Amino acid sequence: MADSVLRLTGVGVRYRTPAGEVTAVSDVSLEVPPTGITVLAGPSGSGKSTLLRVLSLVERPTTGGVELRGAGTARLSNRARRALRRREVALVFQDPADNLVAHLDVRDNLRAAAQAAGREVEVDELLARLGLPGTAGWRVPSLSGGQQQRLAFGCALARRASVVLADEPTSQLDPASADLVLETLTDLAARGVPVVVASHDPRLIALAHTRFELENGVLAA
Ligand SMILES: Nc1ncnc2c1ncn2[C@@H]1O[C@H](COP(=O)(O)OP(=O)(O)OP(=O)(O)O)[C@@H](O)[C@H]1O
Repeated sequence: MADSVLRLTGVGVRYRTPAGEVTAVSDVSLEVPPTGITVLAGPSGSGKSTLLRVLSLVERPTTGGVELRGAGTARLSNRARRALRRREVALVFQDPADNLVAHLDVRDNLRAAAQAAGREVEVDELLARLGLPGTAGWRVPSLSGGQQQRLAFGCALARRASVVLADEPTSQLDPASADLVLETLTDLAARGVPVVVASHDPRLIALAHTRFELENGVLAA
């Protein structure tokens, strides 16, 4: 097994805007270990979401490299990169509505996620594991925000992604719903699925096995 599931080397991200060039992230090198919860922390605007998009292969960095399980990704075509991302990487967004298909029931959300990665899923077993037993036939809007986020992580499990990344997964939830998500993250990590989370939620940061602090787009020492 590679020493890290994801490795960034000298990553920089710059955006051209009408007001000029913006440097979102600058010269970041880090390794995400193959187990445990890794947190990207830092104040608003420090580059957490940008770095998460780079780590999840959604966005190519302007400079530097990204390795997934020891293999470089810079030379991949867009198509090969998309295929790799679909197979290996799961990204959970902060708004539950962005993670699930609202008109499908819980079972079909899990099945669709699994199928997209060429996998099969034992729906009832997975739902029991997620603390959502008996909800297979429910439509997504019948679930609470926390349950929807749990299901989103369940979709990541259904795909058997090599790494699960999440952007502020508790920020739109009430405390009780956020608790459900924290439990799910702990469970994923306990089962050996590496999780990377961008967050400034202190309760989530307290769960980190590995923590990187960003400040103005650079890693704090
Ligand atoms: N697509 C873009 N175009 C232009 N500037 C961008 C873009 N994405 C991010 N930025 C800028 O890059 C910097 C880092 O943004 P980013 O969203 O990564 O920070 P963040 O730490 O996730 O913030 P928050 O916690 O508020 O989500 C900010 O100055 C932001 O305005």
